[in-house]
Amino acid sequence: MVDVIPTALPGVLEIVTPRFGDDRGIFSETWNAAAFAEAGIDTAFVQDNFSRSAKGVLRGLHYQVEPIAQAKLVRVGRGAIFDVAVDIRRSSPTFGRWTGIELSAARWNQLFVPAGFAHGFIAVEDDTEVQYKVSAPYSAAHDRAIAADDPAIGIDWPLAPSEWSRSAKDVAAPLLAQAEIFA
Ligand SMILES: Cc1cn([C@H]2C[C@H](O)[C@@H](COP(=O)(O)OP(=O)(O)O[C@H]3O[C@@H](C)C(=O)[C@@H](O)[C@H]3O)O2)c(=O)[nH]c1=O
Repeated sequence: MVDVIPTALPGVLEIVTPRFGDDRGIFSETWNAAAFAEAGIDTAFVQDNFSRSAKGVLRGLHYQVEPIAQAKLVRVGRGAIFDVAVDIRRSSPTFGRWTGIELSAARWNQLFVPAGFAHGFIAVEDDTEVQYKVSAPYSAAHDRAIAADDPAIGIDWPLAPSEWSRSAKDVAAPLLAQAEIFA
């Protein structure tokens, strides 16, 4: 059975799927539509993404605006990340709040990030491989970023900014207060 662990933000869920080990290695259903629906994640995913990052690479905070907003289901196949979701729905009681957990191959956990949240992660090991499903296709025209170091959000990243490596787009990202977000 899929194990669902609530986080500090309602709607953002940590998931652990059963893992079967034998003398060959391990097996696990990392996504099963019926089992996840039973666990409360009734999302139609349309695209699978993969990224590899060196330690200190910080990607985010990212989201797509309506009508192509994305829910995401994030897991790590190798290495480890600190994975973060920020509620960017203005009318939400948890607007502007963040939650973060370590996702790793060793822990075998995943993070479900609903639409309406910005998402980002930092790799805390070299050669970290992240795989994630998204519920709407990529659209460069709807893709947005918010500064990972916005003091109004105050994310407690596990590595210091001097150790971060970010894309030019992420370094130039606006603060939450200036960003185009969700109602
Ligand atoms: C996200 C994405 C990027 N691309 C292209 C655009 C660009 O040339 C190249 C790298 O894109 P980015 O710099 O946006 O990649 P990256 O910084 O890894 O972006 C990702 O960050 C994490 C935190 C998320 O939550 C994802 O949704 C996504 O925004 O890949 C696609 O073709 N499809 C996609 O779905």
